[in-house]
Amino acid sequence: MGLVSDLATGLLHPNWSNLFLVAFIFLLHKEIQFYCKKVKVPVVGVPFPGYIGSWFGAVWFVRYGHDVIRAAYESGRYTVFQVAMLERMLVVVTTKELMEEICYADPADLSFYQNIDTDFQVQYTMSREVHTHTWHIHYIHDQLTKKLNKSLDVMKDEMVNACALFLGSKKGATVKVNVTETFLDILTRLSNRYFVGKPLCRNLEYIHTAKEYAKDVAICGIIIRVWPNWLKPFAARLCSSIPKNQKVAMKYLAPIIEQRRDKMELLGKKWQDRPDDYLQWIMDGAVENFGNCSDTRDIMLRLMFLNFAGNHTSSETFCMVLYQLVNRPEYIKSLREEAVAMIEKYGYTALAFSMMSKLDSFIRECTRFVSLGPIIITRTAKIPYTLGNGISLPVGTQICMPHHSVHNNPNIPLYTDPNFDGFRFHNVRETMLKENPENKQAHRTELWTATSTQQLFFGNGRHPCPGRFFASTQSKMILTYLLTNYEMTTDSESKYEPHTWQTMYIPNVFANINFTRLTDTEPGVTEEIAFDLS
Ligand code: HEM
Repeated sequence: MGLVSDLATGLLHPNWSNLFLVAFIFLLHKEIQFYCKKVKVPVVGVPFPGYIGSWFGAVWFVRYGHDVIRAAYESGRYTVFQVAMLERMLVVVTTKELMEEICYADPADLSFYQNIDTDFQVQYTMSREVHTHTWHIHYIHDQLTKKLNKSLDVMKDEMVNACALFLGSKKGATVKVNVTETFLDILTRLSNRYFVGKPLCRNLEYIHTAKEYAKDVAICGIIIRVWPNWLKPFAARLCSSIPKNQKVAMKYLAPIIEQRRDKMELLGKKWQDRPDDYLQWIMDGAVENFGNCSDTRDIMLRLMFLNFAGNHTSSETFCMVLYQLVNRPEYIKSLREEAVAMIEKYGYTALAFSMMSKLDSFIRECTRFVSLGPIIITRTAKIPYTLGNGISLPVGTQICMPHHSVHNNPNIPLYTDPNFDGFRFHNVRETMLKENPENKQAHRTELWTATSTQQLFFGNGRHPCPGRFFASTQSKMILTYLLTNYEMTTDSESKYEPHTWQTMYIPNVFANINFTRLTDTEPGVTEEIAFDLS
């Protein structure tokens, strides 16, 4: 008990001796962890074997993780290898067969949710309940995706407003913007127009919270997970930003949830003009599944979970594409012509965006060429698990696939020449159509939202991203709008290379792009944005 309270004191009131004790326990815990979960496959990227070598390797991996994984994959020497990270070993498989096996493994054996729990420590960050009973995810497939076409007018309205506000509304005027900040704002607003509607999607404090939530969960996950289980409740107390965000979210969402609940109780199914947004779908879902939606906090947490899953992934992907676009201006003319032609033919509809083959190809190529990190589809072994090639994984082993290396493997026919080719996937479709113009399947071949063992960007197997159709339509819609209403050019002082950190690539957060408005603003928008942030 004395030791526990010493450690608690060490965490909450740091002084040198307490910090030393905490660091000692931490290292001891790591030592035990490293050796308890030994997987008998080669460790790459370490100067020498054993615990100390792994620590050197782990420090190296922080900066050069991508190169370590790529070199091991390209050497062709390993079907399975492992790398040392600061707080764990990570097993990587390289063959198609093993990737298939992991993608489709029984979740009771190799678990996606256990892995989310390990990485984000959900019990201390997002709530155990939201993570254990994931019924809210059904409404992404069932409503968000299915209603995409119907709701495009709403998305367009929000986009036009947000672009005028952030990128300039005056014809001929040039605005230099920080790309990651601006597009995180724009995309969070757009998504929240679908999640909770207007006016909350334009409320500065709410949007700030929705943006920060994912970042805070990720950071707190790292802070908490490095400690032994019995110390985690104390470590979680260092993460005050999450309860603070949840309190702000509650401040705005609770009155809306309560108001809607009253109406649901009063009118039931007769409530004709009920809102058509994600908040309402999960409130209706709670009634359908459990007979009521009386747990306001639970509804709020499920909505914030969606913000966690969708905002940063979408905006980072979007920024990555935008950086490629302004650095490869030779693509702009073709993409603009295609956008104009499709909008003229089909209007701002899901059909128009699905027919923008060049744009889809360009986006997919950016995500292939740059990507958001060297690995994807990480699973945690819940039981001692033996892979198809006989390698045993002890409980708790984290195993994943080298997504960026696969997407750049010249032995895969689609990637024979891995250099950037924005119309790589468009050309595949064109070739199919040349062979048979009636081939309707050609339009659906090798799309960005496809999932397979050679297209892993949105996952594959049992847990492909359910928000990918939403993300794809949203990205294409904004890109189309930018291409047809703005000239986009690089900023001479900006660098566009991503930041790399362990297994993450983050689009450069300091880079700017110049946006020059080419067209007159849509009627009414200027007046509306004058009041937008009030
Ligand atoms: C370009 C943007 C996005 C990217 C790159 C992305 C990527 C991914 C990936 C790779 C996975 C699967 C992970 C795995 O199998 O290990 C995933 C899962 C998930 N994504 Fe996305 N995502 C994006 C946008 C969104 C959006 C907009 C939403 C919500 C509207 C969303 C909701 C989810 C959810 C709920 C899961 C978990 C699925 C499950 O529990 O089976 N994502 N995402």
